[in-house]
Amino acid sequence: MEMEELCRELPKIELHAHLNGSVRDSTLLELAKVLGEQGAIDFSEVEGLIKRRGRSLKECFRLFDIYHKITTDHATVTRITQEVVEDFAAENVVYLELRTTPKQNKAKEMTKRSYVEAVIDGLTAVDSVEVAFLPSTVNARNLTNFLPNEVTYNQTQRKKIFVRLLLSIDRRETTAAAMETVNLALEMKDKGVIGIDLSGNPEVGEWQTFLPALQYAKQKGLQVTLHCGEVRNNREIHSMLDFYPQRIGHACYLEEEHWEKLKVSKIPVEICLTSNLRTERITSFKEHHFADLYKAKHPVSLCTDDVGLFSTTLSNEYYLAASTFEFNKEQVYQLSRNVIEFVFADDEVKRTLAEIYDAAERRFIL
Ligand SMILES: CNc1ncnc2c1ncn2[C@@H]1O[C@H](COP(=O)(O)O)[C@@H](O)[C@H]1O
Ligand SMILES: [Zn+2]
Repeated sequence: MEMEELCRELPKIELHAHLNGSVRDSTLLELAKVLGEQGAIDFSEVEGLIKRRGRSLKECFRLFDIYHKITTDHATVTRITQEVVEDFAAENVVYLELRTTPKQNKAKEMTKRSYVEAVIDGLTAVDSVEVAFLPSTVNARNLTNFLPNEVTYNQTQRKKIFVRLLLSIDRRETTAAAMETVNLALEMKDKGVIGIDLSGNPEVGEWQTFLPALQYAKQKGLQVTLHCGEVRNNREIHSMLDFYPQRIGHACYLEEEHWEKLKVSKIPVEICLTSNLRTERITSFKEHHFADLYKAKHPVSLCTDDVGLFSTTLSNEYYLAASTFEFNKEQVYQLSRNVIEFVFADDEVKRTLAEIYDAAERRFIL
């Protein structure tokens, strides 16, 4: 079987996907058209921006502001969540941690809580696949749904996917707003929310602003992942590593002493190859720091970041790694399987994921 096809068949775990960055272009254009007709936005301008290939870091954040105008009402949030989960499941993602920034919008009578509820409604609305998003302690039935003989990549059976939510703090937010998001995550722990992410334009905001909320999250048992080193920022990167989050994303601009600290810490790194290339964090896949971390056996997971914004898929990210670094199918399988260890869900879920990989093993290991 060709590597590209294998990467699609491979059971995969996605740990770093932003909801609004993962919306289908077709959905964005459809929604934008309606808003254009209502005179709320200039459709042709938005269409041009969505279709343009340019995705520098600055352009990404300009686009996100536009995306948010298009997607932020309850029904749309529910719709995009449903579609995003269906798209990941369709390419054999068996476990998805989906992150999103709870947003308040008075004009839409939206609170951070009602925003997250709309996301959860989207998980419930999925019908092309079975979705398990509640913790094992809340819904033991989840587990019987995932018997290994019913593995997801078998095309003849209904696909299944575990989903967990991370609530993102945007770097534009205040300490109080960040705290509100953490409190919301705590209140919604039984509904599939499992942790906190710090993201947003890395040129904006100060690490110290978010630290109290992140420390509180950690104390209260939420899992924390940070966008770390997406731009050069020596002090912030040191402080983030000292905070000792459960995972970090990107790690593009680490310097020698950061790498040493990271490798000793064994903090897993969410690697976003296409995102880093398109936002001009790297100039080629070959020179990506993934290569060094992989060689050092540091825990890494391939992720998409924003499948919509960057026109990629998780299967494509595995294929890119395999073709750039000349992995054989066993190495690709192991790369994907190793991610089980650092998913944020409980051990029951990890055990089930291991069974799913066991059942797929013979297709990848001779
Ligand atoms: C490209 N690299 C990136 N770096 C930092 N933050 C990013 C990002 N890509 C996405 N986001 C964060 O995710 C939000 C969109 O999804 P949600 O509205 O939360 O669902 C963006 O506004 C930004 O805060
Ligand atoms: Zn990200």
